[in-house]
Amino acid sequence: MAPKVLISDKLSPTAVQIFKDRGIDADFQPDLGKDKDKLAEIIGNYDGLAIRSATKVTEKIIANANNLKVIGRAGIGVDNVDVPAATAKGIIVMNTPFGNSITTAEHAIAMMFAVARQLPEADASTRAGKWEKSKFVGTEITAKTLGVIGCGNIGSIAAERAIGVKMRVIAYDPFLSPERAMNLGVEKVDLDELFRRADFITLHTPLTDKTRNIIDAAAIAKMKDGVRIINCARGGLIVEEALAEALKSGKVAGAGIDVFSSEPAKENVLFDAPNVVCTPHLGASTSEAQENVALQVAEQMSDYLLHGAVTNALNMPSISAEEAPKLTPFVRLAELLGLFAGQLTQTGIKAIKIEYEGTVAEMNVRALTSAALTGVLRPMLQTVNMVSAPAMTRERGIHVEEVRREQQGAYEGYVRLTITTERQSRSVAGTVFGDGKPRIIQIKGINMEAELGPHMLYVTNEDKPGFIGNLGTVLGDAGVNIATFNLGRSERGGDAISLVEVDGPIAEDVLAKVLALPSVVQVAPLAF
Ligand SMILES: NC(=O)C1=CN([C@@H]2O[C@H](COP(=O)(O)OP(=O)(O)OC[C@H]3O[C@@H](n4cnc5c(N)ncnc54)[C@H](O)[C@@H]3O)[C@@H](O)[C@H]2O)C=CC1
Ligand SMILES: O=C(O)C(=O)COP(=O)(O)O
Repeated sequence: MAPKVLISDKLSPTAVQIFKDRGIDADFQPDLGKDKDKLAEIIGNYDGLAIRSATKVTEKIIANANNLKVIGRAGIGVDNVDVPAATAKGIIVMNTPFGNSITTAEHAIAMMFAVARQLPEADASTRAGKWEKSKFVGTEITAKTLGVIGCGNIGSIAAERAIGVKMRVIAYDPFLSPERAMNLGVEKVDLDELFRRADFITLHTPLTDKTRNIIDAAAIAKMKDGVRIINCARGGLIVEEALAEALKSGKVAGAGIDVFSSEPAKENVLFDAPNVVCTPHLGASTSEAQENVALQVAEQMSDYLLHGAVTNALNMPSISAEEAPKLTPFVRLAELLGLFAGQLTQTGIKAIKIEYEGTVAEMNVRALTSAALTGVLRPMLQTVNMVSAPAMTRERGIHVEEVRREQQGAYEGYVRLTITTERQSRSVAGTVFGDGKPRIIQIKGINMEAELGPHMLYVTNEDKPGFIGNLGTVLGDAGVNIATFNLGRSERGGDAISLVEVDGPIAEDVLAKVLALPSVVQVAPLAF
């Protein structure tokens, strides 16, 4: 059946067309995002949800999203999505990190000019027949200092544009490298220095616990008298009451505000403050940007729903459309190894080590590790998937180690997964042959070559004569048909392992009889 996607915000119709062209059912309900009860009611019918900022994807929505695989944000900020809840439910959250950045940076620059020359107010006054030429004396931008807080994609473009209109640009961003600052032509400073020196301040950080309220009364007190502040990032970055006070006192000479602490902002303390230019979250609203983000999000979501390719996900490693087909058998292998070890060790896991050797080490091992962890956790958590597995492993305090190595042994490439508990370590290794089928090549250091069928019986025993006959007899008497029989041992008379594929699940009493056989140490049914 074709995957179903709900578009619950005002995306360009381009998105609908792309979904249709790719064979995906697209349900375009541009105002639905505002109706959270309705959204909660119907979200269970969809595999994908495409949104902008109006749809709030809360924990409750996610709890009802039982078929949802991907949330696509046609834009950048995902603060309207409960990403941890989505991750825990195995839903990918992706955005389009560049599609609207130029447009948003242009809005910040437009705001700066609008504030510097009080354009909206001058416009209204002129239309009212007042001709207040002396009231609207502005400030020149040339040679003024612009302080950019958050110099990422949008902040950098805003900085370049500001340099283009002959401003001096200083930037505060803990993750801005000195080389990048130099290439951009901006001076990297700390936050207090930015506050002290900037004539204009423009905000371009995401809203996080660290950036929330970054402009409060104390920050404003450190600023130059007559500073002008532009916010085209997120409302929660500014304490609006503090800014309103500072505008009234004249400490802050003007502000350009596109985003508000609560949206849609039908009322706000800043609406009554002087010298404020407000826009209704228009930063990304140009036809060019909306075409870009709609096209990108629809392509990305389709690639994921149809082919498992992952681009621009915030909670999952990327898998390109090119590598997806090549990676798929190894994703399956990694998950099978995890399932194998996970079924034998359900509690007390302290550490998981995953070794990638040879050709596999060159692949996208982050994706393979996510698959392996999924397998390990699946016997305990039925709904875990590659998106949720790393977070769930971390939550359980399990240490994960990835090792990559060049080819050393006979296999061109293989994966070995080792689970360590308080009592022991257990490892299992496998590879994918030319036929694309995963094979087990080693268990607990004992070589063997086995395919994994849906039902397997795993037996460890001391290597003594008679065991295979006894096992065959017990299974035969119980009417259990053997499909394949794989054997390995550490040395003559040492530890031995049998991995037997059977045609169906084995009853408890039969397992007990196998365990009671002479020299048998462990018996476990495995399902794949
Ligand atoms: N008004 C609108 O319509 C739009 C608003 N936005 C918002 O603009 C903001 C920036 O977007 P991008 O530039 O694409 O993001 P980005 O991720 O490229 O850049 C953000 C920058 O902020 C920096 N940063 C993070 N924590 C910081 C901190 N504590 N102090 C200083 N810097 C910090 C990061 O290092 C990064 O360089 C986001 O909040 C996004 O949601 C984006 C598009 C449209
Ligand atoms: O991309 C972003 O982060 C934005 O804030 C744009 O929001 P919008 O898609 O215009 O509702």
